[in-house]
Amino acid sequence: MIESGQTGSRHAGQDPSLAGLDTLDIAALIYRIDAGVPLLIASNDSAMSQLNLGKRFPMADPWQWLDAQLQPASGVDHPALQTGPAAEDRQWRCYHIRQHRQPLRALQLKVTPLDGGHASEKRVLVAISDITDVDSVSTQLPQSFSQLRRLIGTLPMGACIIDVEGYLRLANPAFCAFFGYTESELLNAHFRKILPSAQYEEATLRHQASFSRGNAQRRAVDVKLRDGKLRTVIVEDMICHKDDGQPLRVVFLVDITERRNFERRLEEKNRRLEYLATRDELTGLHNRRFGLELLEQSVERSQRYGERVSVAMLDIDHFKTINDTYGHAVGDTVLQEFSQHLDQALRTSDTLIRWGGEEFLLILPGIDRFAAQRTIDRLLHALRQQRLSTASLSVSFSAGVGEHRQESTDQLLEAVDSALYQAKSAGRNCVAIAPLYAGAREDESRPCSST
Ligand SMILES: Nc1nc2c(ncn2[C@@H]2O[C@H](COP(=O)(O)OP(=O)(O)OP(=O)(O)O)[C@@H](O)[C@H]2O)c(=O)[nH]1
Repeated sequence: MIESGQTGSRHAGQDPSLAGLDTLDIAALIYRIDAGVPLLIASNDSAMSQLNLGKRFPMADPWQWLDAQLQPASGVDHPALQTGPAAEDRQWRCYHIRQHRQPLRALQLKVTPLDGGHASEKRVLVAISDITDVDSVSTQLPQSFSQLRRLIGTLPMGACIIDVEGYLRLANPAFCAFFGYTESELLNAHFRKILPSAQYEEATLRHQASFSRGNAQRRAVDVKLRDGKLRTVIVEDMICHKDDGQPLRVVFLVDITERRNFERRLEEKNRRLEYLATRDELTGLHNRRFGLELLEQSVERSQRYGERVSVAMLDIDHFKTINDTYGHAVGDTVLQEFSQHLDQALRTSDTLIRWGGEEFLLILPGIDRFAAQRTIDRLLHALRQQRLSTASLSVSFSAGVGEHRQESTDQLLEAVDSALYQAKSAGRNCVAIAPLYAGAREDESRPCSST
């Protein structure tokens, strides 16, 4: 099937999503979707050698895509655009490519959206399985049934023949070896023998439909080996006729389990990377890196639309004593429960960010610094009613709050930090307001409000 080129290197931006695909012999491409137009931005070695790709990315496809029925698949029908939340959008699909001076090739594709990129930059990974061999076998099957039996017997890929009632009338050596049965154990057995029970009904309906439809069908199916293990195969089937006119179904299999598992791991890894890129692992709140982006967006909105935005830095009081007295694990639980209580008490438009250690940044859009101070006082008061962790601890925090005017985020954070320092110096368990950036009259720093 797929011929791998030289392995090891990756191309075009060294995209980590391609790592490992060469060793699994999976050809893969990455497209970036720019305003609905797919642009090829990376490829692994296998895809480069199979598809005769140059090394200059980004590039438009140097070939023509055709769908399973050999109709042009360009524009909105381009395979890289066929992604969606529905399960069938993540299935392997059949396409063909026409390349300059090359024979038509049949490919099985699976398109997986890649997360973690910039929001405006949608990227998809297209895993490719070359099924030209299967295609050429199934389209050039001999007319005579005895010739067909002989041909199937010599094929290196798993193949079998099933009658209308669903009984196996032939299983070639590759098919028997794959499922772990001897030929005699499979001959005259019903095809249910090689399926997990959950698939019986659907497989029976498909089996019946394949005789009435008569066209070749290709899809990914879970099958069950003799030892009970499940594998995923791509099934291609077609109807032929015995010399007496009796219809039979010829089925070819390609095992894609490793590829599918790899893709699942890749999807999981992408989800995890996306989570880690924006979230703090301990508390589940937004992390500092992402929080800074959110702060910059809020500040930008405030500048552009004149929206008020207040910002507060909260720091748990005497947290070191909690760690020292009850241990780090209790300290961690306090941080988690503290985050939950505060997050639940805030409006959905407010954002709580774990800034680091026992420090939290709070973005409060739409309110001035005095309203922000009242909000934080309310949080402090509510927190006092809580007992945190198994040690049933009462915890307070100090906070510095500021309101954005024309200053940069760094200047705003600096001002809020100084106010926090002031609140700590004033005895903790209180909120101090930072002076406004540009000299308004109310600029004076206010004394600490205490709950
Ligand atoms: N358990 C736990 N402790 C942490 C974590 N991150 C930071 N810390 C601890 O938080 C403590 C912060 O101590 P300090 O900066 O002295 O502050 P504090 O004891 O709260 O004193 P004040 O802020 O002045 O009230 C240090 O002991 C850190 O080790 C964490 O993720 N988990």
